[in-house]
Amino acid sequence: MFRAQEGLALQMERRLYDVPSCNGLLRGEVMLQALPSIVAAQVLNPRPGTAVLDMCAAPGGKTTLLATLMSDQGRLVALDRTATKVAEIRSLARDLGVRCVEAYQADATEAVVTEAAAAAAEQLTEAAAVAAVGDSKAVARMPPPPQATSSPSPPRPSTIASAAPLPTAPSSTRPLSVIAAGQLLGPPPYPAGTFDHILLDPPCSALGLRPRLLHSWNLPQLRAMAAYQRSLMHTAVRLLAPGGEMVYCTCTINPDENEANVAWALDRFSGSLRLLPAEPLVGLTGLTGADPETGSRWLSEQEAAMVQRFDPGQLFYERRSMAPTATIVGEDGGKGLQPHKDGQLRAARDNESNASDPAVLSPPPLPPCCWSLRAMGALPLPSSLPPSPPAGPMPPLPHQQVEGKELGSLSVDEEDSPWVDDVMGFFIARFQKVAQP
Ligand SMILES: C[S@@+](CC[C@H](N)C(=O)[O-])C[C@H]1O[C@@H](n2cnc3c(N)ncnc32)[C@H](O)[C@@H]1O
Repeated sequence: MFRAQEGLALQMERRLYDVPSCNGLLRGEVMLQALPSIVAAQVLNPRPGTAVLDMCAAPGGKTTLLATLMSDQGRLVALDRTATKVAEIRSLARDLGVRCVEAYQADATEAVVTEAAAAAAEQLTEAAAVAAVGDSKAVARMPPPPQATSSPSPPRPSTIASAAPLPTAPSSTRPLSVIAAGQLLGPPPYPAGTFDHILLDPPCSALGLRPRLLHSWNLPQLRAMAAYQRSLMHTAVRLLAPGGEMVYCTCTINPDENEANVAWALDRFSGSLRLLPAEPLVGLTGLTGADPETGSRWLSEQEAAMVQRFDPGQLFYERRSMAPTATIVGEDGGKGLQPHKDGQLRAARDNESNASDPAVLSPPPLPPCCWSLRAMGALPLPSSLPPSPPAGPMPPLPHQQVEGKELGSLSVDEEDSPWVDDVMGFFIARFQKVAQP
């Protein structure tokens, strides 16, 4: 895969799940998305009326789903460092009719007010207060505020471990923000502890996207990417309110960028950050143990059970004992359309009790491959679902040796190989910033 000159290649000829391409046909009505992306937004599940940050947001697929889950109430700041991509977020939000999104071009690693700038702002406020009561001598006694109007560059990943400790959390869990309609949070930087929910979906090596026959990255580049993600995590933790929650996700299967980074965050912010189950748990458990080369730890059994890993080589529901199904998130803030016994998706209404309907309750409705802002009526579910894969290790795939340096292809019959699935590699972890007693 990495700079390979020869090898075997697989060509996917058929998919287990065929999601039709909308090709813009229902733009503004339906948003097609890979299932793990939808799960990631549902794991964060931001409450309506809260302050939410999507740190690396373009093109805005998860941003707009988050806005839907918030019932378009509160503020959702969407940052991306590329101006053209920010325009894409705005355009998508406009098309889907969500109004709570504020999209800004910014380097998310610099999105938090630095301590020096915060101190300067505090002194200026104090000076204004004193001036207001007319004590000009007191104002004159105050030291000049430090020059810190622009945010300095963030510490490079290698220096992060020695960065200043997190601000002390208040004595009780901070109540979630209540953002008034029309109130803007404005562009960054923001004071530490501004956001109730943060999605960190950083750039990654994208080794979970397929098919990809060749990959131009090398190992040092993969390691550098993981370090870059840690610098974003560092900012995210500072911006998170005590008691607030953060979801970290990637579309790669590289443990350096996934399990190792989660372990790093738990160790680096020990006592301030804890792992929560990334529910709804749809994917596989995370990797335990340690990197055989660097020795850096991955996850304990307990931690691994709380994260979810989607792997192109395994059916995602293998370990969770769940059959795949579909739900469409609707404008009711997440209840949306749910599968019914007759194989149709129907809008779930508040006054409709599904308690007696085992098709809805068991298995619990899983996030879908597309979602809609508006109820769309009934959609057919796939007529038959693939059988559960056999337990135990994955059996060897039938293969054909490819001669010489030419990459060949091999078609895989889905009947014989039920483990071949179309789910891309993905990873999701959910953290909470601990509110200190
Ligand atoms: C994995 S993509 C995000 C996908 C997006 N969350 C979605 O679901 O549509 C990562 C994005 O991070 C942006 N990015 C990279 N470094 C950044 C930084 N320092 N600050 C803000 N955005 C950044 C990239 O431009 C890219 O659009």
